[in-house]
Amino acid sequence: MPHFSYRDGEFCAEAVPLKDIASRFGTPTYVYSKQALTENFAAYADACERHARGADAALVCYSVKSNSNLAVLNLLAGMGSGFDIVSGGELLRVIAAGGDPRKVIFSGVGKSRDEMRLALEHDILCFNVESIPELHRLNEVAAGLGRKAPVSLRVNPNVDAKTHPYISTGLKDNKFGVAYEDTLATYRAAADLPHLDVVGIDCHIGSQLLDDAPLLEALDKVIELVDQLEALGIPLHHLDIGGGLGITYDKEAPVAAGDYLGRLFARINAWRDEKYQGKGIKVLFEPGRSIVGNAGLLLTEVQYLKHGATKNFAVVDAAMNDLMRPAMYEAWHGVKEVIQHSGDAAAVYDVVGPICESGDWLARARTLAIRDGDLLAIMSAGAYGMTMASNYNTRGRAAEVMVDGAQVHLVRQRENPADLFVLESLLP
Ligand SMILES: Cc1ncc(COP(=O)(O)O)c(C=O)c1O
Ligand SMILES: N[C@@H](CCCC[NH3+])C(=O)O
Repeated sequence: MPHFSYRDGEFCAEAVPLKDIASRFGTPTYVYSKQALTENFAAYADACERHARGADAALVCYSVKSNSNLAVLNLLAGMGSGFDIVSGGELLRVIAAGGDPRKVIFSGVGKSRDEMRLALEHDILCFNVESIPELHRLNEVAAGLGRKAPVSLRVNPNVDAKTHPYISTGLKDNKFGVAYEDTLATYRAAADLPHLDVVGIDCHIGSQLLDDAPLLEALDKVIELVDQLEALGIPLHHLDIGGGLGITYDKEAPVAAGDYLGRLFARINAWRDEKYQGKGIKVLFEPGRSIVGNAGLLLTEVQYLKHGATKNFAVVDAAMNDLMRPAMYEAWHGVKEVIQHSGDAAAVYDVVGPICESGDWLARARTLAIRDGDLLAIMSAGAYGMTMASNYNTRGRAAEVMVDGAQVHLVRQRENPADLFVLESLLP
């Protein structure tokens, strides 16, 4: 059964008509499919089980930033997922959702001392360190706690991910990671620090990759470094290849997770056979979008139709504060009519929100047969949708629901505008 599909002219999430969700929970509302999430995670987990050597030889660390709702995290934790976090706040979410901190890896260029302390106290799996000053800070914080911090260096393999420049992270000019040519010296510096335990190597070259060739090229470069480090007496226990697999927003045909992992493990296993007498290395993944992106949509109601001389606008109640991607990256999201009115004349619309910015649009030039008050589904909004939402224009953030077969669960209440200024105060 497709996760989102028309049944008798009504667009549904699993077995639930979206119009029922709108009347029960209002709009705008993010709607997630439990089945889609489960299947997308299983594609990674099953491929790891098929190809990785040994029970502990692979770990999928879901990238929390892509969708951090507690119900999503809890579902994935229940399937054995680890987590890739980029803040102390994300660690607290993982713990609140029942995730295991010992399966958490901490990425990001700007970890604060407090965040490092929190993560050390929870005994996380590894810090993905991105610079020499960060190594020194982590060593100092770990010393203060009388512990050793497990460390990977995020290397920048200088591989072109061939994706949108704002979401490409593996090129020399990006702020991320340690430059490839500085890697060995940085590992030596790490190995000399008494409160660090060098355990792995990490890279992440970008997001929404359709082809796995750049990922496999990055893997080859990482493998070379692992060999050089071994020769220097710095053996590594794990290799983290990051996230990045893309999804279909429009007509893109991304490589399937199972196929990519098959090719990746084939290379890793051949390399370990040739150079290490078959001794394995643990492999970590940090997927986000490919697990949640197409497991969610944003449900919105048409407020007004404005027909103009050159353009028509469908003004809806969702806006750029709910879904930033179009404004930020000119990203394309599909738009579906929730009820199909057969026989109505269609027109071409820009779908826009109520925010006072010309950049506040969700879709452009879409042919839709709609009336005031109709519902629209903005597709592929499960990843980097709610997590990037803001309160601009003092708009409360959307509700979130998770559909499971014929059941709908509210997994985040709609924000009440009065809650948005509760932390503020007047001058005395
Ligand atoms: C370090 C890191 N890991 C994992 C991810 C998740 O990427 P994606 O959603 O493309 O799988 C990101 C975001 O691009 C990231 O910055
Ligand atoms: N927020 C981006 C992805 C950024 C990935 C973070 N490293 C998007 O919506 O496509």
